[in-house]
Amino acid sequence: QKKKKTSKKQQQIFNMATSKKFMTLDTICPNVKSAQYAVRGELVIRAEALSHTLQKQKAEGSKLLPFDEIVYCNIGNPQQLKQKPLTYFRQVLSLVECPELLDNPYLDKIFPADVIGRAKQILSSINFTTGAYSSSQGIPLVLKSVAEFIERRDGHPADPNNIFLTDGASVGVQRILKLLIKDRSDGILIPIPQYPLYSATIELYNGSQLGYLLNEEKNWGLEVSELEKSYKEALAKGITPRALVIINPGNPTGQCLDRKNMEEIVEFCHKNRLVLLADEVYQENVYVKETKPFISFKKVVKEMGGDYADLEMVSFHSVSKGFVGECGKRGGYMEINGIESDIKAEIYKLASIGLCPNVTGQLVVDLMVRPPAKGEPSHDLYVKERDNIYDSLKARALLLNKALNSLEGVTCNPPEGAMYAFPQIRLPQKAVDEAKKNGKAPDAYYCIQLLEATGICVVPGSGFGQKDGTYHFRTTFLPSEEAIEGVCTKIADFHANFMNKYK
Ligand SMILES: Cc1ncc(COP(=O)(O)O)c(CN[C@@H]2CONC2=O)c1O
Repeated sequence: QKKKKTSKKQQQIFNMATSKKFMTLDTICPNVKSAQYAVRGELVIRAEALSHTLQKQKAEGSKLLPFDEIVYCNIGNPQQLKQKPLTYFRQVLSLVECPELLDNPYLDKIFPADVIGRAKQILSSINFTTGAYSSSQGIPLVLKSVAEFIERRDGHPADPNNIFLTDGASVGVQRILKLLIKDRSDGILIPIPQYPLYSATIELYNGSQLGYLLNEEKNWGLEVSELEKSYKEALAKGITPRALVIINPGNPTGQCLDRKNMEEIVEFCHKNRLVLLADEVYQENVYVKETKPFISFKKVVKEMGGDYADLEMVSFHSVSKGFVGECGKRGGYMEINGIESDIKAEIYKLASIGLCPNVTGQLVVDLMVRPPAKGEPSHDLYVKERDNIYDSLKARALLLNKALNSLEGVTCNPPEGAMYAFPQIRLPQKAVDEAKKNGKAPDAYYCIQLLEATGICVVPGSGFGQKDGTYHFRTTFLPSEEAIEGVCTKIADFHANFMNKYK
């Protein structure tokens, strides 16, 4: 091993000495190279290459590929798949981005009165321009709106000073992980399967990923015994677990936690002095509200009371999901709880290095947490659009789940929440062998074949982590109602051919 390392080191020195460029794979940060983010990884890169081929074939009138379009089911990006933005949001943003419109004599013929009033209120709170830096923590008006939203949702006080607006939840998550991770001796407990923002960021920051397995046989249930197991394994390796990440509703798995489970998790964090990172970006994407209505971890800790009420935790939310789906606006917030003022000052410093979250994204957060009130002119249209999107997401989730469960060797837990299906595919041994011969994970090999045959881009389960010996893929259920049946048929036809080919 030592001899091997020396020769690798010698090779690196040789490469650096002979390279014409300063930036080489040997000279850049190794954690950048080792970090992986599958949601926009190998499959998407190939899909984009195929998309260029499609454009070429359209221009030449040739037929090079067995499909006419790429269907991006790899990412929870609703408006990429034709979901319309909420009218009220875009009307208010139009006036805020172009205040001169407020002087237009036909203004009240084009915009409802509450839109005009809201735009004026926002403009007066941002010195009449979206082009200036805001405070690093966020626009005070928006911080107040978020605090009031949390109070209404949970029935417990929320302090605007404990809220940080962020360019999407991703930035908040990365900021807190940066705070928690010094080196490989710091571990972060993350679910397996997990959303690879976590695994990639932990790697980027040279921390240690501590996976805890979700139980697929129990509808991706989170068992404290798995948390204990992962926690103890870390200690045995000399790693100090620093935080526990919970994604509720889950991504990619879609499960929703019940209150009892949440209380067990809070007790586990309190007992083991872990910071709880509650990723709740899918809180509006719950399709089992009757049995498992969304409850925030903030609400649970406050109602458990005593020492639990002051549990060190951070909750994350976003404008990218729910029925808003404004991914590109990059809006989100994090609420801190039970965190000392000197640490809060460090979080503020991290925020200030990036100056401020983008102002438009902050305003979309304001619109998300403070929509038109009952009785206002825009209220009825807002409710109609909101409910149509929600009902459609639920219908598509059930339709896709049924289609996947009809496939040979495929099982998929019912979609309780979020925007994804994460079916397990039982691949024939010949397919597994063929994949390994091609240097691919078996589920990645399956997904590549699916893409090449149908143009449908999904993400292999290996990109999210999965129990050894099992194979999955993640697809969104975001193709429009008109398109999703066709997508299901294409997947079914491909799957049947694939299974026959490798029988
Ligand atoms: C669980 C979870 N947390 C945070 C984020 C980040 O959201 P922001 O847009 O607010 O930064 C995502 C995005 N979902 C990714 C993106 O689309 N598909 C996914 O799996 C997510 O799924």
